[in-house]
Amino acid sequence: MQRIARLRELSGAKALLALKCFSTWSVFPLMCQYMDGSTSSSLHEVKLGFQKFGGETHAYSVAFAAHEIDEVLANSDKVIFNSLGQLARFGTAAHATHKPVGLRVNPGTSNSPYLLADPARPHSRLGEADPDKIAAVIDQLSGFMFHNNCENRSFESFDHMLGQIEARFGHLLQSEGIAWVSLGGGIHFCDEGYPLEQLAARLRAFADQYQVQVYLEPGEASITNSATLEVSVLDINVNGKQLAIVDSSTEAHMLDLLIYNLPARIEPNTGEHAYLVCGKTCLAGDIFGEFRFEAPLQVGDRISIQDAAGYTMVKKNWFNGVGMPSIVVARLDGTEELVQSFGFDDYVNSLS
Ligand SMILES: Cc1ncc(COP(=O)(O)O)c(C=O)c1O
Ligand SMILES: NCCCNCC[C@H](N)C(=O)O
Repeated sequence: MQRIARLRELSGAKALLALKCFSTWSVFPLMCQYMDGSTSSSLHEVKLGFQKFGGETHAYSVAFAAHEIDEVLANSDKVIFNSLGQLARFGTAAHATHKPVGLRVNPGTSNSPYLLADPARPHSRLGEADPDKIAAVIDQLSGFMFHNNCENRSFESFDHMLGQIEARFGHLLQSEGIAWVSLGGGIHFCDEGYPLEQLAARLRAFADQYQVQVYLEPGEASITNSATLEVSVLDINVNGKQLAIVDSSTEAHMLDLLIYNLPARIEPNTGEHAYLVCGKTCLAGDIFGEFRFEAPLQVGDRISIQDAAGYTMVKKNWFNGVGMPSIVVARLDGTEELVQSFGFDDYVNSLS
């Protein structure tokens, strides 16, 4: 949070929490002291941001539905449409409510190491790519959103891609009616060693050159290493390797591990005793990863899985009916506060 506040101070950019990454609203009262507001991906997210985070609320969706657009506009300060079709359908309503209207632009370049999360993938549906088509409607717009960074730890890569955006769309950014530009999320400026000052200078120079307010939409960068998934060992077995079954699941509680074929992170991951730490669902591949421990694991042992805030609670599900982890906030004064727990009724009510 302090790094985000510093980036805002140095660059003049505004930082909006990307709710798609993290929506655990019980900690929003802390986060909103360091950020300017939130950005969303749906009617539910925009209402959550408007009601629980406050500040400036941006509404974006790949596609709004006619029955929701009025409520979206009532719960947002800016609305960003994903396509010219959506702009044509709902732009008038937005103007009628005096909401600044933006358009997502697909710059056709991304650093994403995952095709699955690459907004510039072939045949991408994410944003408009043709500068001439955008120019034809620019009088309806006051801003743009470009999201093409994904886990980008390289300032040079960000700088290069921003240069590509300027080369292809700079003439549109200089249009008189364009007052703001969001550069999306995926910039990992909170990682140790990231040249925050260089990023800030680049953002400020961009804002000055085009006379626009710059926005960033940090998801991961807002919550990196800020949460753990606390699990307990239920059973120990062996099948060529030591197996530790825990009271959780990758598919239900850390889905991105399966989606992106990544291991969890357990520290210090040292010692002579190696185990596959496995989930308790029927999915054969429900495995957090292989880790080393200083002592043999026992039933009842507690294991902390690191960096568990991003794209976890927002993606959690009741697969196999596995008990849902409670949400506990470790307050800055050292106390731990149980803010939410889930039981059978939540499971049953999620199904019909
Ligand atoms: C439009 C937009 N903004 C922000 C984000 C947040 O990205 P990250 O969590 O990588 O910072 C995403 C992620 O998909 C996004 O699609
Ligand atoms: N560790 C893999 C996570 C990839 N995150 C992609 C986030 C992006 N904002 C998206 O949702 O596509």
